[in-house]
Amino acid sequence: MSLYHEAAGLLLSAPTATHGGSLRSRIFRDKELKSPPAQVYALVLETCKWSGVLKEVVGGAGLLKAERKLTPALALLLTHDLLVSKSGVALPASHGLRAAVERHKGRLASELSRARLRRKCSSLEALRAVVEAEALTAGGRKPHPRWVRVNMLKSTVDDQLEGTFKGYEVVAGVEEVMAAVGTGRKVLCLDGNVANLLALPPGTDVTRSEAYRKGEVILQDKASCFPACLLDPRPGEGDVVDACAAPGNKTTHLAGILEGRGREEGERIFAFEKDKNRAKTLEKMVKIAGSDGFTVVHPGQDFLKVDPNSEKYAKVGALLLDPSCSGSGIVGRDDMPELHLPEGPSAPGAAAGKKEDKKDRKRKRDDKDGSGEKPPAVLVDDDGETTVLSSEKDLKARIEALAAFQLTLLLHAFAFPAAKKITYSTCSVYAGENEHVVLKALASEIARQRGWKVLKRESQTRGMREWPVRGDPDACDGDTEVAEACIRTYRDDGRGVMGFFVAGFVREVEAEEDDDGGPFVRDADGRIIRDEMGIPTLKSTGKKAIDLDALESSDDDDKGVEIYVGPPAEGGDDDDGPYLRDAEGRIVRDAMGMPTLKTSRNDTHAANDDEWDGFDD
Ligand SMILES: C[S@@+](CC[C@H](N)C(=O)[O-])C[C@H]1O[C@@H](n2cnc3c(N)ncnc32)[C@H](O)[C@@H]1O
Repeated sequence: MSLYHEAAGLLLSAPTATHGGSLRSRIFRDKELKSPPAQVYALVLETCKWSGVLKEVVGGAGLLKAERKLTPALALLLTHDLLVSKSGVALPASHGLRAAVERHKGRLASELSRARLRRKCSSLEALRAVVEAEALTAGGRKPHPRWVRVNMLKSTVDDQLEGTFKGYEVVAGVEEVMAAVGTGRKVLCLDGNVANLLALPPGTDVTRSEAYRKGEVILQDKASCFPACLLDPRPGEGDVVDACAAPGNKTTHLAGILEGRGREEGERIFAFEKDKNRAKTLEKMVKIAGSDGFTVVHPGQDFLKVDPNSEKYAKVGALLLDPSCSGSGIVGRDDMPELHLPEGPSAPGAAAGKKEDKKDRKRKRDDKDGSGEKPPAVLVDDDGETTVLSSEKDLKARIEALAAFQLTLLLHAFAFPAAKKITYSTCSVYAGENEHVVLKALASEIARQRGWKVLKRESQTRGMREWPVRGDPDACDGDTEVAEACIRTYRDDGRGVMGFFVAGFVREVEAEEDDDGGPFVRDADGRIIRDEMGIPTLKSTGKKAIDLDALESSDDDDKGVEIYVGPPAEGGDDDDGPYLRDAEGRIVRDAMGMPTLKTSRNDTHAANDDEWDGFDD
């Protein structure tokens, strides 16, 4: 079967039990596919994106009336390759399908020009930009930025701005990045909640850069960076466990934070991963990221079978728990690109069309093909396991099963004797896997015995505390303190993140135990004391770690900033972007790499949630 027949089948197919939800997973897992999966994927995806334009072209040229052996899907695919693809139709010149479109090349080309002019595009390239921009928002979706985390183990934001992203204009927030979509402007912003995280316009291909190959930058959604930020591992707090670690985004993020803060000799990260295959990816990622020197990967190890009381784990002070979940918050998981099919002739004839209709009748999606059948709802969890959900009951049963497993893992984490903090996260939007698990964990016997409490919002690191979207109070049985402690993100709410959930747990710390617990003054519960601006006081000097007034007005450097690297530039240069810069023109950031907006010096709580307006602790 030709590439085009296979692609036509996939173009029309709905998610199935065996082939999962996303176009990519269905194509790459299809064992019956004869053509190279990457080629089929590119063809189907690009044709879907162009189908709004090509539908007009095929219809205007009367292609389906003239060529009865072409189905609407074949006509779209072949017209795409004939007119839009740089490599042309991938068939021998003598092939019947190729001849069937090439016979109409002149009319098809002039219909494409008309469609282009209707969209006010002066060239095919301009039309391409419009098609790409439309694809990002198809079906009412909000476009999603390309999030890039700079790996502190191998690089710095400054190095990346001067290297990989040289020539990019640094703007103040993610809205400005998204506003540049389709304009060709090269812009980026430094995130205000997660240090060393950049947002770039969607579709920016970072994977071809040397920095990506070397592990200097890692592609990671902003929300997925929250658990390591919330766990906030610090030197001197002991070893850290990543209980469900593959592919290793959060493991390497933890490593970057810990090392960036000056990890103490001998402190390690233990990364457990039950699935041996996924553990190989984890091992690879840990190595590329440069954290293999202090990360111990346990491939194929079930975290539930790890003995918390083993001597080996006696110094584990913090655990990050990111277990398998329904994956219902993941961007792109269930997104089939929107397809616009041209109208076929009233009496479809030829063999190819009949064959395709027969084969795919059960799999055609929505009603675009006239089949009248709805695709089954499919839940593809983040282990790739697919559940076909024919009813609400199915969904409830699946979520309950996942939640029971998630709670067991969390209670197991509670048992580590030296542990003082834990984060629990999922990329699920369901309360059953999120707030409900948190409530059950807090009510558990082991939580009461060991003194585990929720990590309250006011005790969270500044970037997390200031994230505005919190847990659902109803799902927390009206307990607003727990709801406020929970952090949620929703895809398509304009903040450019996937659907995610994270909550932290802490154990009360005796004050005397905390004497060597870091540079800041703490209260009797071991929490860092901050003023109303969230700024801590340094034990060593008794002064505020950051004196914003001094930063604003003083020429006396001693009174100024205790932590961040370099003094602010004299006078300030309004043409050098939205952030404060030092005398050498580098963006001023604190010890954790958080940038400072120029405007934040006067308005430290700017209304814009995506703008960083101060310093982290
Ligand atoms: C959501 S993914 C983790 C993603 C990872 N934290 C990251 O950011 O790259 C969940 C992982 O947990 C693993 N897993 C599930 N149950 C486990 C268990 N009992 N012990 C260890 N790993 C487990 C799965 O195989 C899967 O790779």
